[in-house]
Amino acid sequence: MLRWITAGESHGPELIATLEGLPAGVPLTVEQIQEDLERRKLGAGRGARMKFEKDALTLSAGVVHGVTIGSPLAIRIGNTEWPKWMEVMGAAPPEHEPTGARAAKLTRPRPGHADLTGMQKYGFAEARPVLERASARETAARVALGAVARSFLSELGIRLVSHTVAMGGASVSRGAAIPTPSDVAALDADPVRSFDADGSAAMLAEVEAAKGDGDTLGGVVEVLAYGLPPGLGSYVHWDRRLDARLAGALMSVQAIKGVEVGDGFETATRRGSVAHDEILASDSAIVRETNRAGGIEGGMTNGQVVRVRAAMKPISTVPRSLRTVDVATGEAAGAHHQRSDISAVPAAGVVAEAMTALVLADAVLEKFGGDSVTETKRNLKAYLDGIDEHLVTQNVEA
Ligand SMILES: Cc1cc2nc3c(=O)[nH]c(=O)nc-3n(C[C@H](O)[C@H](O)[C@H](O)COP(=O)(O)O)c2cc1C
Ligand SMILES: C=C(O[C@@H]1CC(C(=O)O)=C[C@@H](OP(=O)(O)O)[C@H]1O)C(=O)O
Repeated sequence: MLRWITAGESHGPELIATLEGLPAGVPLTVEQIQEDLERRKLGAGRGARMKFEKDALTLSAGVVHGVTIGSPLAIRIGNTEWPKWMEVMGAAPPEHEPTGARAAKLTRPRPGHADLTGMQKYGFAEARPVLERASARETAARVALGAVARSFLSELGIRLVSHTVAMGGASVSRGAAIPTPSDVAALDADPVRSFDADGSAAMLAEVEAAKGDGDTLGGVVEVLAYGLPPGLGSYVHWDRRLDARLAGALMSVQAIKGVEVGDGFETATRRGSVAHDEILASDSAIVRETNRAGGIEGGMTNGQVVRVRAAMKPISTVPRSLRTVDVATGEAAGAHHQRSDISAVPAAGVVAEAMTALVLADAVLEKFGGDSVTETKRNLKAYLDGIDEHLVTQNVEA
């Protein structure tokens, strides 16, 4: 079983992530994690902070000579902007000359953010202590953990890729090819992390239009996982269903408001005769011609590509200020806005990929166990070798 936890405020000194339960022998370097952290900053619509803040990474426990040793992992991501925020965060040293910078109380809660209910719930008179933890800065810690999970999964031939499929009213063209993990570099080079040139241009235009209007934008991202064995997750109990676990993990990402497995909501509009993936005989193994189910049936992987989508709402810090109440006076006011992303959909894809990797790594360890990667591999092979010859399905690999 994998357990992970993150800590840290958006404008605090650092984020901390820990991961327990990973076998020994997983290759892991700072560079590997840093690469994923950089990908999370990319994409049209991101705000100014992404340009000047660096993710200062330290791998401080669980790894020796570039491989995991089976002990808990500890990852630290320093916020390089911390010196500028010490005063606002009430942590400036005594000799510090107060500047009053950005110290105004945040009493005009943003509709759509955690501000108002966070103040009610935790008993704060302003939104600062709420937004510090509600902020998606925290997703940097999740992506670092996801990089670890991805490294473990790739040792078993399981590889992931994510891309943007819609932003605002624009989306990838119908019938556009789905990317494989070998397309990651091309995706990262695209301003919206799309694989489809026409779709990408249309989505980029939506971002530019929203920016020009002082508005913000949501969208949809898709994660694909290749090379999974059949049988991860289970139908025997609600909390062991893999689709439920993936949906929960994706829904936990800030601003995600909908999750789809396979063709999801579209499947609900189809008749049964064209909604499923028929099971066909071939010379070597059982095959499928379609993957409408998104690689999961009965809460278990079925050996096809796992395909999940997450819908992100538009950023709630809208430049042209939504109506709110100044809770210091009770008067009508415009919601506070200093700076913000216009859209973070491409980044959300990288976060969704990290969450998917963590859930899949957990499901792999639940089924195959192993204190070392060698042992996990041996158990996986024995399981696959033990499947009756008439039940063997053709696994889809990247
Ligand atoms: C990568 C990423 C970046 C985000 N950037 C912003 C932002 O700049 N401004 C903002 O108001 N919300 C941003 N959000 C969304 C808020 O964090 C989120 O709406 C807020 O925490 C309230 O949670 P909820 O939308 O899930 O209800 C971002 C989300 C993600 C995943
Ligand atoms: C810092 C990150 O995202 C932040 C997420 C966020 C929010 O409200 O969620 C608000 C913005 O922060 P600020 O208000 O300081 O400009 C984003 O920049 C990040 O992704 O690393």
